[in-house]
Amino acid sequence: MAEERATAAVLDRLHATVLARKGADPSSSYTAKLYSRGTPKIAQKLGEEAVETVIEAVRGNRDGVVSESADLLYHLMVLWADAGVAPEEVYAKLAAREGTSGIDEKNARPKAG
Ligand SMILES: N=c1c2ncn([C@@H]3O[C@H](COP(=O)(O)OP(=O)(O)OP(=O)(O)O)[C@@H](O)[C@H]3O)c2ncn1[C@@H]1O[C@H](COP(=O)(O)O)[C@@H](O)[C@H]1O
Repeated sequence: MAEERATAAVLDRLHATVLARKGADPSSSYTAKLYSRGTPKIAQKLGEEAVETVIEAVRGNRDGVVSESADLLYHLMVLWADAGVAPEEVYAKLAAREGTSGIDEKNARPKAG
């Protein structure tokens, strides 16, 4: 059987897996252990993985960027599940921004003061 090509659909499957870990035994599931430690710990882990990704990028370590990005996305999926955010909500935000330049969007923001 041909090996399945990894695509962004893996994120939806990962989200479903981490959702299913709610209420699981923290001694047998890392995800359940994270939930049991609470929202601040989940947020802290996401921040740590973001920093580790940044460090690998600055070092020019391409493999490290790939590996730390996977950790980052996993922890982001856990944070979304903990916050009750469905991936579709984030996808809809991104879709609504398609075709709008980030520079135009920033210039259209109300001016402070
Ligand atoms: N993708 C991942 C994934 N990526 C990273 N990790 C874990 O994230 C942890 C990060 O490592 P760290 O050294 O930063 O963490 P740590 O020192 O153990 O933790 P802290 O004490 O700092 O909190 C490791 O335990 C990794 O194994 C993941 N754990 C789980 N998944 C996915 O989630 C699914 C469910 O996992 P369980 O909930 O463990 O069954 C798995 O089948 C995978 O698909």
